[in-house]
Amino acid sequence: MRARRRCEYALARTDRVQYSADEALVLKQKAEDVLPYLNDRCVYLVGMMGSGKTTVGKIIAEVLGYSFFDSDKLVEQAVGIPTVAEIFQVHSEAFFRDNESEVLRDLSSMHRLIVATGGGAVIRPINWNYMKKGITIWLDVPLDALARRIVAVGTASRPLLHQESGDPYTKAYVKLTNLFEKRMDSYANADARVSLEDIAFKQGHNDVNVLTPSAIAIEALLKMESFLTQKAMVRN
Ligand SMILES: Nc1ncnc2c1ncn2[C@@H]1O[C@H](COP(=O)(O)OP(=O)(O)O)[C@@H](O)[C@H]1O
Ligand SMILES: O=C(O)C1=C[C@@H](OP(=O)(O)O)[C@@H](O)[C@H](O)C1
Ligand SMILES: [Mg+2]
Repeated sequence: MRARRRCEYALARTDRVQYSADEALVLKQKAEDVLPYLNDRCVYLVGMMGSGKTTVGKIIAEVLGYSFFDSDKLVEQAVGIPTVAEIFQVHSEAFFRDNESEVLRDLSSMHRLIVATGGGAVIRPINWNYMKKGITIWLDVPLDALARRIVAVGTASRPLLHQESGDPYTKAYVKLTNLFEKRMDSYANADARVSLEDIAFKQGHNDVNVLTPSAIAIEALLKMESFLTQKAMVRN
C-alpha cells in the first residue's frame, strides 16, 4: 500500500499560477532568500478550511521549485473515492482521519515538498510528529472572511460545513467558530503564523478580502525565513 502510494504521489504536478509582474519579482526574491535555509525540508501549510492552504501552497511550490501536494487529494487517491465528502459519507470522519495520518506519515520521509494539509490535520498529535520533520506554517484568516469564501464556492466539498437549509453564511460562520475554538491551540503549534489581519494592516487596508494569494505567499516566505534564521542563530 505504501509503495503504491509513493508512486502515485510522484505523478502529481503543480498547476501553474498567474500573478502580477511586481508580485512575481518579489516572490522570486523572497524564494531565493529562503531556499538556502530550508535545506530541502518540506513545508506544511495548516489552517482552517478555506484559509487558502491549497491556493497559496501552489504559489509557494512554484516559486521555490518544490512539488506541491494536497493531502486531501492524496487521501482521495489512496482510498479510491473521488471526493472527501464521499469518503465521509461512505466511511466516516475517523476513516478519513486514519488515511490522512497515513498520507502525512508517507510524505514526512520525502523532501522539497509543499503540502497543503486538510483543516483538521492538526487535531491528531501524531500528525505533528510527521509535520515537524519539516516547517509548519499557519494561515490565520478571520472567520468571517473564511465563511464568505466558503459560501462563494459552496459547502458541498467540505462535509463538516455542509448544510441542507438555512442562511449559508450564518451557518458556515457558526460552524467555523465552533471548530476554531476546538482547534486554535493546535494551529498555534505551527512554527510560524501568517495573519491576514497583520498583512492587511501593514499594507494599510482594513479589509483582508483585498489581499491576493501572492501577497499572502510573500508573507509566508518572509515568516519562513525569519523562523529559519532565528533557529540557525540559536544553533550557532
Ligand atoms: N487570498 C484569497 N482571496 C480570496 N479568495 C481566496 C484567497 N485564497 C483562497 N481563496 C479562495 O477561497 C477558497 C478556499 O481556498 P483553498 O485554497 O481551497 O483553501 P483551503 O485549502 O485552506 O481549504 C477557494 O475558492 C479559493 O479560490
Ligand atoms: O477542517 C476539516 O476538518 C477538513 C478540511 C478539509 O480540507 P480543507 O481545509 O482544504 O478545506 C478536508 O480535509 C475535510 O473536509 C475536513
Ligand atoms: Mg485545501
